[in-house]
Amino acid sequence: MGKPPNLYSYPSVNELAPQLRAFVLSAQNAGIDHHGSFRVAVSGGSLPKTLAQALLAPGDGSSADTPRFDTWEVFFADERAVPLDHPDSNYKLVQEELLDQIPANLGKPKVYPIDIKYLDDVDEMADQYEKLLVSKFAAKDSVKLPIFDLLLLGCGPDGHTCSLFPAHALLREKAAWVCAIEDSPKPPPKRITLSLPVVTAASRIGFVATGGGKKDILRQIFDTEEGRALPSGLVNEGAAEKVNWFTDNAAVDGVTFPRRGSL
Ligand SMILES: O=C(O)[C@H](O)[C@@H](O)[C@H](O)[C@H](O)COP(=O)(O)O
Repeated sequence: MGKPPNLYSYPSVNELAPQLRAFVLSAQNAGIDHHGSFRVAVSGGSLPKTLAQALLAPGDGSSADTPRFDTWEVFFADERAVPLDHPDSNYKLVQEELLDQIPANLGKPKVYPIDIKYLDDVDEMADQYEKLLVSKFAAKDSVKLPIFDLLLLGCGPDGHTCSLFPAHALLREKAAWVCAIEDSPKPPPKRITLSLPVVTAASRIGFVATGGGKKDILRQIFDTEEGRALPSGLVNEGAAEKVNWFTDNAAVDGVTFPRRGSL
């Protein structure tokens, strides 16, 4: 492993949000400079709300601090196999929390939800989402893995991230970019998820984990060997200093891994 991941912590989400904004916008600006767009994949859970708080706040007016949503290509790091207007849909959550709230002058992102034609065949749904990534990132035979400019992830109380769950066979997937899961321990059971190699290949990864409910799992992930083998720990291991954890103090209470207060 290269340098360790970065663990940032702030007194509360209100102090975390501007730092998350700076991190996301620096990834956005790097993507635009590099290939003219910003390719980002997001998870569900509590993340979209914190992201909206970060991005929809008024900035300092500089070009570096301005979301350019017209350049955004939004993918899903994981998604549940449900209709797009279903209460369990990550698309619906991201749409309602963030995308619908974007003022018109900041531009409109391109959004890539799952194809609901395949709700009854989650393997096919994963294959189709992989084909979509192939069409957007380059032919699979010309690149080994798609390289997202940024992945924005959450971490569950068992250490899962995306829909990669502890000790699940999907953690060993090496070839697929997108995998189906039919036995997710967190409901609903049928989902698709980016594979671990795609996650760790991203240019940058941001985890957002807040609240006292995360402190036990963060202590495990950062301070113990067993925790390093959990899915979120494997992302830390595989992507090292590309990984940035945005936490509040309650979530890292008792964690001894060195924390930082600013980017
Ligand atoms: O679809 C999902 O279930 C999510 O993508 C999942 O991976 C989530 O990010 C974590 O469970 C953390 O969720 P919280 O932030 O709500 O704890």
